[in-house]
Amino acid sequence: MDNIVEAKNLVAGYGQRVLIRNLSFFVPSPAFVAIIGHNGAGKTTLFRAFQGKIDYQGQLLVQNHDLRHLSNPSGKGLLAYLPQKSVINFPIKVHDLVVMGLFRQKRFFENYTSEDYTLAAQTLELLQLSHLMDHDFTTLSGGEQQLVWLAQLMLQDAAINLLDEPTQQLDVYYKHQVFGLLQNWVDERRKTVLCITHDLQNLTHMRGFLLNLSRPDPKLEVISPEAVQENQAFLEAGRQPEV
Ligand SMILES: Nc1ncnc2c1ncn2[C@@H]1O[C@H](COP(=O)(O)OP(=O)(O)OP(=O)(O)O)[C@@H](O)[C@H]1O
Repeated sequence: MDNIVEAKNLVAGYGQRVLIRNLSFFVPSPAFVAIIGHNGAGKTTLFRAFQGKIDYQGQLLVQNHDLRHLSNPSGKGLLAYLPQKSVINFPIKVHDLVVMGLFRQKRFFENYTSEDYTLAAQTLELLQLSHLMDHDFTTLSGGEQQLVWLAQLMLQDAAINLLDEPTQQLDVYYKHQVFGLLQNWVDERRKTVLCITHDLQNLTHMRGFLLNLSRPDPKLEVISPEAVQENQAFLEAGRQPEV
């Protein structure tokens, strides 16, 4: 069977500074995977490797294809990425930004149709953002903007989604809602979600795996309240010195 995501002996970092040392893991079927670890542990660096933005040794595979030999995985609907922060400094309506999630189905300069806008509206409704549809995105709060980016990512409908701290700016209500939504996305739409997060409290109720990049030899662990608690204690004990 095809593994959805796989890392084989991955080594990555910046110049002399190696952050990911011989990381291997595989996700055999659609799943939620929380990527956790101290600040600077290399979580975003792992995502940069998946996006081909940094050099690395070893292999990264999606649906058994080596990413090095795969052209335009986002255009093919394999990979989508939600960065920690994206800045927009021109006025744009929320629904105009969200509908762009459908870019894969469009040719250059092809207009979005009313059906496209209906899909965008449905995704906004899922995130309880319908009231903001006509608002100028730049006037929204940080948390609202984060949710709008998430709506755009969901509309992309990619098989594997890399989310870099998607709940960082959200209030406790929305944090809980978004984790629930991600779980549904995996269970009902068969999506795979790799989610960088410091929000261990909300992981307790998730089904899937966690990968603690602060460990000397990180492995996928099945999420359970006990595993979350143990990782919380490990992270609270502080970082290990770099060698
Ligand atoms: N372009 C770069 N050149 C050199 N060092 C970098 C570069 N980008 C990041 N780093 C360093 O690599 C380390 C890991 O960064 P990374 O962003 O992967 O951490 P992280 O685990 O995502 O942390 P956080 O939880 O704070 O977001 C950091 O110490 C950072 O300063």
